[in-house]
Amino acid sequence: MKVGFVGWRGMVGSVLMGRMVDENDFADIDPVFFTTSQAGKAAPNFGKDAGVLLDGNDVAELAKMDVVLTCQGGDYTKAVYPKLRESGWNGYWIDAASALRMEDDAVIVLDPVNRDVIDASLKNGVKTFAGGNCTVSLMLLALGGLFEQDLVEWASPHTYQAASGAGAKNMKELIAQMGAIHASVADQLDPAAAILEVDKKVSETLRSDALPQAEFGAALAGSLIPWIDVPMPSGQTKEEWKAQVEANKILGQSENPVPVDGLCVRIGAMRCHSQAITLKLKKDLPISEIEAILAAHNQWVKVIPNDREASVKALSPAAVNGSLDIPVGRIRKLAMGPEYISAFTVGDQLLWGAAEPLRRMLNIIKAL
Ligand SMILES: NC(=O)C1=CN([C@@H]2O[C@H](COP(=O)(O)OP(=O)(O)OC[C@H]3O[C@@H](n4cnc5c(N)ncnc54)[C@H](OP(=O)(O)O)[C@@H]3O)[C@@H](O)[C@H]2O)C=CC1
Ligand SMILES: N[C@@H](CC(=O)OP(=O)(O)O)C(=O)O
Repeated sequence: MKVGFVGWRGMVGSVLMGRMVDENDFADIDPVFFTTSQAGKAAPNFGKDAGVLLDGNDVAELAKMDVVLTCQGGDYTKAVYPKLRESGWNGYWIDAASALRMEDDAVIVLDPVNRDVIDASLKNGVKTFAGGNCTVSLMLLALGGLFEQDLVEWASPHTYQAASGAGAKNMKELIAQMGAIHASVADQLDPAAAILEVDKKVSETLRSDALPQAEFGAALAGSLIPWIDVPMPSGQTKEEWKAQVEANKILGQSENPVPVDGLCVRIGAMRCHSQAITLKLKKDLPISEIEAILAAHNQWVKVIPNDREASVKALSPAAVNGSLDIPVGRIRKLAMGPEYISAFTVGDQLLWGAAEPLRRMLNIIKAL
C-alpha cells in the first residue's frame, strides 16, 4: 500500500512519525514523503529508503497514492484536496486539520470511541477521514463510558489548553516569557526579599511591550488567555463551538445532539490540555458505578481517586506529557443535585489529541 505523508516534519507530523516507528507501522507500507517547500531533497528514512521528497502540490503524484495522510494544516487541505478528488482520485484521505471534519462525506476518527461509526462508513464507501479537535477527542476518551451508555444529559467542559495547540512557535514563546519573568526578578528571589516588590516587577514585565508576545499577542506565562480561535456569531469561540458539533458527529448522533458547551482558555502548559467538566447525568448513579463505567471504556483512561495525593500526582500536564494515558479524576457529586457530577481530565494534545487517531485510522485501512 502506497501511503503519501504530507506535513510529516511539522510538530504533529513528527509526533506521528515517532509513534509509527515505535509501533513498527512502516513495515507493511510503502511510504512516500511530500513537502511544500523542499521537493527534491532526500526523504527521511524511518527504517525504509523512501527516495526523495515530492511536491505536495503535485496532484498527479498524490494521485498515485492509495492513502494520503496529511498533518500539513487546513490551508493545504483546502487548496489540494478538492483538486485531487476532482482529478478522479478515489484513495483514502486522512487529515489532522479541521477543514473537512464537518463535511457530510467525511468521518471524524477516534476509534476507541467510534469504531462502529468508522466501520459503517467504510462499508458505505467513505474515503475521507479527519482527526477530531484535540479537546473534543480527549474529553470523549476520558468520558467515553458515560457517552456510550447514553447517560449524559449535557456536558460543560471548561478547558485549560496548552501552548502546543497554537503551534511550535507559541511553545517557544511561552518559555521565552517564563525566562523574561524570571530575569526581571532573578536577584530578588532569596527568602528575605520583599514579595510585593517582586510581584510588582513581575506585573510590570507581564504588561511591558518588551515581553515576547509576537505569537500570542498577550502574556501567557504568569497569566492566561480566555480566548482560543476566531469568534462565532453565537458568542462562542470556534474552539468552543467545536465541542458540541464534533463530539456528536464522532458519536454518530448529530441528529439528536447532546449539548456540550463551555469556555476554552489557554494556559501556560506545554502540550497537555486539561478540562474541568460539569456533567448532568440522566440518572442518579453512585460515584463508584460512574468510576467503574469510565474505567471499563478503553485501555488508556485511568480513573484517579478523588483525594489530594492522587490528584496532585496524576492529574497534571507535568505528569501526562508525552504519554497516551488519559487520567480522569475529581469525580464527585456537585451541590446542584445528585445527577450533577464533576470530572477533571488531562491528555497529551499531540498524541491522542492529534497524531494517534490518524495512526490508528491508517492501520484500520491497512487491515481492510
Ligand atoms: N498543533 C496542534 O495542536 C494541532 C494541529 N493540527 C493540525 O495540524 C496542522 C499542522 O500543525 P503543526 O504540526 O503544529 O504545524 P507545523 O507548523 O509544526 O508544521 C507544518 C509545516 O510547516 C513546514 N515547516 C516549515 N518550517 C519548518 C520547520 N523548521 N520544521 C518543521 N516544519 C516546518 C512543514 O511543511 P513543508 O515540509 O511542506 O515545508 C510542516 O509540515 C495544523 O495546521 C492543524 O491543522 C491538528 C491538531 C492539533
Ligand atoms: N485549536 C487547538 C489546536 C488545534 O489545532 O485544533 P483543531 O485541530 O481543531 O484546529 C488549540 O488551540 O489548542
